[in-house]
Amino acid sequence: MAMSLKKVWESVTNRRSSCSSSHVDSVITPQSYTGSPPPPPPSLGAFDRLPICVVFQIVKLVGPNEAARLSVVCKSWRSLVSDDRLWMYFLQSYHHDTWNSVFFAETNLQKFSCHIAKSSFMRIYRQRVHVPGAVIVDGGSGYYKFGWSKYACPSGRSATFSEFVNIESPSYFRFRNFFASIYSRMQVKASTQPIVLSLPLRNDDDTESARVSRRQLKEAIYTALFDMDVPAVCAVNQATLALYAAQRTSGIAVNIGFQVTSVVPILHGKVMRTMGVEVVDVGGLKLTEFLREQMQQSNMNLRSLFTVRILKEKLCYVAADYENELSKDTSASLEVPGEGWFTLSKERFTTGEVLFQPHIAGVHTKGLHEVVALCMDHCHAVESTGDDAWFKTVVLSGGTACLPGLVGLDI
Ligand SMILES: Nc1ncnc2c1ncn2[C@@H]1O[C@H](COP(=O)(O)OP(=O)(O)OP(=O)(O)O)[C@@H](O)[C@H]1O
Repeated sequence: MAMSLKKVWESVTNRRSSCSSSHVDSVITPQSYTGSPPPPPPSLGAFDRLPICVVFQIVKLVGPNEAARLSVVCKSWRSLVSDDRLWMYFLQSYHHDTWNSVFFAETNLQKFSCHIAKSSFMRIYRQRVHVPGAVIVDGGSGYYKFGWSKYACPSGRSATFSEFVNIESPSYFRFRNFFASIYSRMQVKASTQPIVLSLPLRNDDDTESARVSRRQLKEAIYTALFDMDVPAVCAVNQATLALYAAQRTSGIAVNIGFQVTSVVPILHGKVMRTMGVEVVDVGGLKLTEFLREQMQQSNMNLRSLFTVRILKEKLCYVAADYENELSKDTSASLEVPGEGWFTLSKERFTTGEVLFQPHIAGVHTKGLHEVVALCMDHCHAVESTGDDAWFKTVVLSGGTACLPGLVGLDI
């Protein structure tokens, strides 16, 4: 530590006279920081000879471990290294990919919750180093999924969220049971783990009663979780969280859910219901049912819809050029344990095509590409920001978005 400070000291002493404040701001600033450097602390001993912005830069260079040690040197150093902007920088730079979602959770919590005193970012950093991230719960209408923020996949999934929780009339006790069962399955104490919760809300309903029930749902969740001593809670609309996960705060979130697909414009983290949220009655379930129908027509012997779902998830894809794909040999086989071998050919891509041509499965609604275009038109027409770039970001989410060929398709 002493050696690194000495080296930095030597390198900056020569340059101190040329330090302009605008230059320093651009060097010390974490991505989101636009303010001025902190006010000078009473005395830093020999370091008083350096401009405060240079000292700040040194601390940034020596890293979070050394900065934490500096905080126990004396009150002046403690005051300097406790600056939130320094720890925001460390959070963003040292835990770049893995911890981003947790960082979002903490900042949202401070906005939403009046139950918890504002934590300093130095404390948040310390907690993040010692705990294995936040618990993430996706309360899907088909299945609820749970896992850790530091892993790319959920660790488990179970029966529908709505079996536990009636979204229309949220019950405190049902929520407590729901969360208690998740914490017990994850084998952690509720009081040690922050939680990020994705809420499956109907975004297309903007009536006063819908707004009230959304608010009641959030309040019931916060009350149940804080009564369980959960240290931090962030309950976010599913569509908004999908956008955050793609490291965006504005764009169009397309969630291909279990029963429906929603196309949701979001500006600066806020769902723009007035611009028009589109919902179409095609989701993962419809694709599974359509695949079953096709297999039955081909006289394939099936015992359960679950088998069809496995075949869909393992063998199906979205064709870049549907008509052209029809002329190819696309057959492929898969063994489903306990059920035997199955071979699919054109069903492999006609199933996914239902997203774009719902009528082939008997659903009379617009295709996904048309609905996204319509949503963009609405955003363009409103022009509330004078900026028409934000809605050109389209983020796909939901299990069905994993169908090979869907991402990167030029729709
Ligand atoms: N790898 C995959 N490939 C294709 N489809 C998949 C894959 N994984 C999951 N799915 C499908 O995704 C559907 C479930 O989607 P998802 O888990 O996003 O819904 P949900 O979150 O329960 O519902 P909602 O978003 O409507 O609340 C199921 O039909 C499932 O078969």
